[in-house]
Amino acid sequence: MIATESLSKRYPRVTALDQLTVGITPGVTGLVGANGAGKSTLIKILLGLSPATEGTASVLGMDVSTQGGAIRESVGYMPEHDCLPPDVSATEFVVHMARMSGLPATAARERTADTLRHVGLYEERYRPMGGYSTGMKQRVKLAQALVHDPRLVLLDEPTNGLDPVGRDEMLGLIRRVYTDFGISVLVTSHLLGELERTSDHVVVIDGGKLLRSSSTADFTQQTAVLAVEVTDTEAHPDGTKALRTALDRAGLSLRAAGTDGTPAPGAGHLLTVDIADADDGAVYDTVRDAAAELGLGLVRMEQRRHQISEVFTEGSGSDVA
Ligand SMILES: Nc1ncnc2c1ncn2[C@@H]1O[C@H](COP(=O)(O)OP(=O)(O)OP(=O)(O)O)[C@@H](O)[C@H]1O
Repeated sequence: MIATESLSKRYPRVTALDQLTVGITPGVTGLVGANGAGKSTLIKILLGLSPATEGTASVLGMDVSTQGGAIRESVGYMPEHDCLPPDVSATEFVVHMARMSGLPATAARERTADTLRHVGLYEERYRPMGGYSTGMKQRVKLAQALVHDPRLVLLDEPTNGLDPVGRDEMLGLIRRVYTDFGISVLVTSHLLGELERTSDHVVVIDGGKLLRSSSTADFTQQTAVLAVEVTDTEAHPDGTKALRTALDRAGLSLRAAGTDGTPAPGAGHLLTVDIADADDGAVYDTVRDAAAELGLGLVRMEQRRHQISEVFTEGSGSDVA
């Protein structure tokens, strides 16, 4: 779908992309990186909107430096920032975008109705978009990227500004873009945990460089940790410490508090247990049994959603593709 070779983009004071070589296959691919990592820059180059300083890139077999127009005909793009005119309705806007992509008037209206239905906009689609919630605006932005039935869509931070429910809904929609329509997706986010669930493949960039590119299954396995929180009791005034000792003795691999991106408040009460390379079920059972034996209440036991920072701190870039 996409191939880049030693792709660099230098601005006078910053190198946004640095010798990036990566290949992206059909399916849903997550492009993860902290703010400023170069995600939007890469998307603009792939669309042929911004020239690379060095290196080459192709999208659907077309060269980004010479075939930008043809690429934009077969690719949908959802920009990161708010770009919707406030005084037109979603229907008017998406029909307009479909016409811009070359669809005849009737087809544009039909495809608009279908696409807006797919993203879950119903009666509201006739109202001016200025009154829409962030979630509704993101849906319209997704719809306009899909309306001309592209083979590939590039989605720049589609969950930005959404609450947890909105985020889940958007991620579900994105997944279905591929499973229902067979349209491949490249989706960016600064949250690794978010893309792990949605993507078949994850590409991580940092400072414009490729840090890692692997299938989501490999990724989750190597980064999986279980967060555990227990109560204190009279017998064990520091329940966390008691459990830590017990789990150590049971041979589980524990991480030191505070080194894993755990949010500061209450971090001292959180234990993180590595479940990589282990039978997950066995780790859950061991934690449960140890807490029960000590008579501690188990407040929380959940597989942690990973923040991008963990990939950096763990130095797991050794297997960069
Ligand atoms: N037109 C420009 N002129 C100068 N510097 C730029 C320009 N566009 C981007 N940059 C810089 O290039 C780097 C990468 O920016 P980019 O927008 O690609 O990052 P990003 O990963 O998409 O982050 P974000 O999600 O915050 O947009 C940043 O340091 C940014 O300041």
